[in-house]
Amino acid sequence: MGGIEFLKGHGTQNDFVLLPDPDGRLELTEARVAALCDRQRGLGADGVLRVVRAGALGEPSAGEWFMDYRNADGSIAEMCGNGVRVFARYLVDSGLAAEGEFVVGTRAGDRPVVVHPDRSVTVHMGPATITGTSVTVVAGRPFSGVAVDVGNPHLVSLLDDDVAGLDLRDQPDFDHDVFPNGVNLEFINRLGEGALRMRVHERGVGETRACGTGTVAAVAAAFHLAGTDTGRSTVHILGGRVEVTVSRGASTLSGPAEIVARGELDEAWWAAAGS
Ligand SMILES: N[C@@H](CCC[C@H](N)C(=O)O)C(=O)O
Repeated sequence: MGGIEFLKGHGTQNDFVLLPDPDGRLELTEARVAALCDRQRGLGADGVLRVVRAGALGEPSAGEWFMDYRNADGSIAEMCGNGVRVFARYLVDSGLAAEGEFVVGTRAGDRPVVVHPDRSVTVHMGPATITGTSVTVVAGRPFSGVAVDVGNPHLVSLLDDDVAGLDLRDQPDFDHDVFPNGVNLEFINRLGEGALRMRVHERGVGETRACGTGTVAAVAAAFHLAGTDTGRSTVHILGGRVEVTVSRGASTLSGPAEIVARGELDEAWWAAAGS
């Protein structure tokens, strides 16, 4: 019997295991996702992207394909901006979609994507909605932030001192009444006109080298703090840089997306990982 097909890909070093599963037959438990993403006993990744036909998991979409996204700890999240780019890259590379524009279904709703000839991908990310303010505490130090909904929850803190100095190894604290389902935490510096530097601690993962929804939230928050709601910005993250636009009711994310490997999971490993 053959093993279970997987691919490995990344978008600005936010890395994913892709599981092509058109009919949604795989039993993708929390334990299996966590084992796959484990960098010692599994393949290692920030998350899993299961590639299923729209409707196979009962999720509505006008597109042909649905991204079933899971965080490294096995939890389900509504949306992953870097994941959608890598997902789209896979569909095109595998001949399941044509280069150009098509729609990917996600739990946050349909996301139109454009796969460009230079291999970069633009995602129409929908609205980035400012929902209030809150506080996060990193290593005993409180930071006030702007809460932003990009389909998933974010809290963005603008710092005067360099974000490079933050120690994000431990889970920062946050207000669980404001974010009962957890939150992604972004820390940003302004780098002059039209550019930000960002570090991120992702819900269900820990610090990652990039977070697409986080960069959109960061740009929306930075513009909000500057008294506007429209503009474009380059966001520098540990894994590279992306381009973001925000306007009232809409946003886009553009950046690279790569598939780096294809292989088969061992059936016995998969069976053991489920228990
Ligand atoms: N890395 C992602 C976001 C993944 C989901 C997030 N950890 C959450 O739980 O909301 C991105 O590129 O947007």
